[in-house]
Amino acid sequence: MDTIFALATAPGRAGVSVVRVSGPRAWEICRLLAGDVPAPRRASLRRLVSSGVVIDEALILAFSAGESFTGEEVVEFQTHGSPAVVGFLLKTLSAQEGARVAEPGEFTRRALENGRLDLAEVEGLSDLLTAETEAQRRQAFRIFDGELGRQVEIWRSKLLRSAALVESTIDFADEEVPENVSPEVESLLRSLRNEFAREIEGVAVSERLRSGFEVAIVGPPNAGKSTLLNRLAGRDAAITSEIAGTTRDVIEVRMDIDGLPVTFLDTAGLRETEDVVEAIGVQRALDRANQADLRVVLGVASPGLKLEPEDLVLIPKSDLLDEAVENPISGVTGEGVTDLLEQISAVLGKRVSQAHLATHLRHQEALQIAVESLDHALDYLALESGLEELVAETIRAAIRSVDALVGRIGVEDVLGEIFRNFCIGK
Ligand SMILES: Nc1nc2c(c(=O)[nH]1)N(C=O)[C@@H](CNc1ccc(C(=O)N[C@@H](CCC(=O)O)C(=O)O)cc1)CN2
Ligand SMILES: Nc1nc2c(ncn2[C@@H]2O[C@H](COP(=O)(O)OP(=O)(O)OP(=O)(O)O)[C@@H](O)[C@H]2O)c(=O)[nH]1
Ligand SMILES: [Mg+2]
Repeated sequence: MDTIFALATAPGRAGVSVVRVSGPRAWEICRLLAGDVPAPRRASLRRLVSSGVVIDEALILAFSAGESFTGEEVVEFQTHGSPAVVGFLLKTLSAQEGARVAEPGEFTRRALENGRLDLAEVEGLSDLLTAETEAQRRQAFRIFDGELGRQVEIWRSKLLRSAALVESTIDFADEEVPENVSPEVESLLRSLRNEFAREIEGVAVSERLRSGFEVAIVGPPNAGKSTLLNRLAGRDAAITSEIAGTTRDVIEVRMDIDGLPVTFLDTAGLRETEDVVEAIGVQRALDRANQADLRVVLGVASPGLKLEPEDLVLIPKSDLLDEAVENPISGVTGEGVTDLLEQISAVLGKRVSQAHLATHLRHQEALQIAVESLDHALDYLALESGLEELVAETIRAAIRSVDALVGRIGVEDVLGEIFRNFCIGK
């Protein structure tokens, strides 16, 4: 087993940089550089020396094998955060026998392999490291904290109990069966099946929370869509002009609305047009708007637009109107903008609150297979006697799918995908 090392903090100038070393030779390497290994978990000041040259005066934090993030011997060098210091230290480390630079996510991979984290926790950690908004952080931390793993234990024991009940009748095949277990098994399986189905429904919004919600600004040409986008962004993200048909491409602006990641889409004004390029823009506008999580319509909706009940319809250029209207918006004066942000936050916030424990497409796929297995098991169960073996076997298939959520099986298939997104040093 190699000893791996990497800069754990962001590269470049910083107050302090952390270089992490993990593996069987981590303490030995610390001894060579610092003279000794400080007491575990006690930050201790040492001089790091490489062939007689002082690298830096650093704080060292040592962890013993079995009591570290990776489960291996770990040493952290907390140095002055200069590229020269870090560069010299990394060069010194690579000269050590059995040591090499860590691959992205490799510390976490070792934590997984040593049973410190389960697969869902690794996914949560990955999300936590990329979280940009508060709602993303909260969802990521729930998963990282092992919530799904704890639920899997409960599901697993209920499935095991169902399988055991069914199997208990098999041995009595030709004799008198002590009691009919079907009703209890049926109710256990049915409630689990429905619970899985609810979890599956929640995955879509969790995926959106990770990638960001799309809110499309749509309406006829000249309605003031680009002006509104610029007002929301606080900068000139899109070209505006009095000429109808100014915007052609979809322009995206990312924002944080009450902790929710939202990408606003400014789109081409919707109308019938002879202009070939503008027509392409209109088609793009319709496609993106129809796929968006929410539509903000300025003025009137056009035929190709698929409106949903929660979409917001606003009266544009409200500053030009003589009398008050409902839902006014003006990108020029800013009227209605605060209300608009509040409404978007309310609609999307409500969806986020419906998210459950399953948060990744991978979870959805595993649960979908579990649901199908349970549906089959329920079918066999309804056919009365003789199919107990089949029922038990199908329940066991469901257990395997549930186990896959936390990586008890099928880990290798998904690891590459997950760790690809990690940065070096994690
Ligand atoms: N300097 C530093 N800060 C860090 C980390 C790190 O590795 N180094 N972390 C890394 O990502 C996070 C903290 N996570 C950690 C998780 C477990 C252990 C650990 O030593 N676990 C032992 C002992 C547990 C205990 O004392 O309660 C264990 O699980 O056996 C350390 C850090 C965030 N901050
Ligand atoms: N008075 C007033 N004028 C506005 C408002 N919003 C936009 N305008 C003006 O209306 C014209 C069109 O604005 P844009 O923001 O480019 O309109 P658009 O909906 O993006 O138009 P297309 O990209 O062609 O579809 C410009 O001259 C803007 O200055 C508003 O709220 N009040
Ligand atoms: Mg425009």
